[in-house]
Amino acid sequence: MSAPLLEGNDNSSPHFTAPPNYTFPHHRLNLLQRYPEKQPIVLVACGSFSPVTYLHLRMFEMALDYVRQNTDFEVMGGYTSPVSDQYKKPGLLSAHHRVNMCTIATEQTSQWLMVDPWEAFQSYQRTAVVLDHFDHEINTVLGGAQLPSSDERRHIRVVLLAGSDLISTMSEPGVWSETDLDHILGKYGTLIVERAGSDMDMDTATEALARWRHNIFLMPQLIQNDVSSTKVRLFIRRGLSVRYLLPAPVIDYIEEHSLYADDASNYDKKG
Ligand SMILES: Nc1ncnc2c1ncn2[C@@H]1O[C@H](COP(=O)(O)OP(=O)(O)OP(=O)(O)O)[C@@H](O)[C@H]1O
Ligand SMILES: NC(=O)c1ccc[n+]([C@@H]2O[C@H](COP(=O)(O)O)[C@@H](O)[C@H]2O)c1
Repeated sequence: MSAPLLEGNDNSSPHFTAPPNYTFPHHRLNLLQRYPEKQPIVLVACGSFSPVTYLHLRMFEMALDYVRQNTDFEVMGGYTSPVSDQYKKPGLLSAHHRVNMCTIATEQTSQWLMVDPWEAFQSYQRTAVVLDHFDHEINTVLGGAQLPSSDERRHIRVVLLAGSDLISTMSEPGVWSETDLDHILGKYGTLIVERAGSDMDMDTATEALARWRHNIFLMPQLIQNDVSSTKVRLFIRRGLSVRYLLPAPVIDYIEEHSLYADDASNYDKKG
């Protein structure tokens, strides 16, 4: 589906709003570089995560492999950043549940992924602002990466991790401002996972964004997976099993809170 039209293109503000009692999660962020000859990066996936699926988690593992084999980057950490409730996309469950599900998924199935609730628990924040927030927390507040056997600190580049459907929306008029695109693709860059069944092939999608080509990294899916949150929600509503499409503890959470099951009195409790 097309992303809702959004307004605003002022990404120059150094001031960030924050939810009450917010602290930036960094318990799994590696600030010590292993390969000083490489550029340290942090992967940030923005999206609804309603609910988070194995594909969302796989995107990070695909990115790790791609980065190791094809780039001079070193991945220092990875974050999901669930969008605010104000995004008002169909099927968007409350931020509280989406953040909880992402937290369960990352804490229980991964050693390195984290969830940043910053954008979820406040007014809608454009992706350019979200990436600025990460850049601020990681480089200004935490001081960036440290080189081995040295006090020297180095800037960690924030990189947007996304599916090819998201990059397709970047060439749709009115969805992203030119200023934001220049900020996201010019300053940060993006790793794009091919999305099975996506309307546009990746070459076409990136043609319109050619001036930032050097900062757009296309990753083919070597094992095709087209699980989507929409399909998971549909299955739950129809009382079909979603087991093995998303982590079991997330399914348990969905069942416990009767999520997505508004018209599914026949929802199979075993999943
Ligand atoms: N099957 C998939 N292949 C590649 N990328 C995906 C896939 N599913 C989700 N993504 C990517 O994951 C990120 C988070 O997406 P989001 O949570 O909005 O997921 P979604 O599954 O597309 O949601 P929905 O089905 O509710 O539209 C986006 O960058 C999206 O492109
Ligand atoms: N202008 C923007 O910053 C802009 C536009 C469209 C989508 N997005 C982001 O992309 C992510 C995924 O959106 P969709 O689920 O609508 O594809 C969300 O985090 C959303 O905030 C940002």
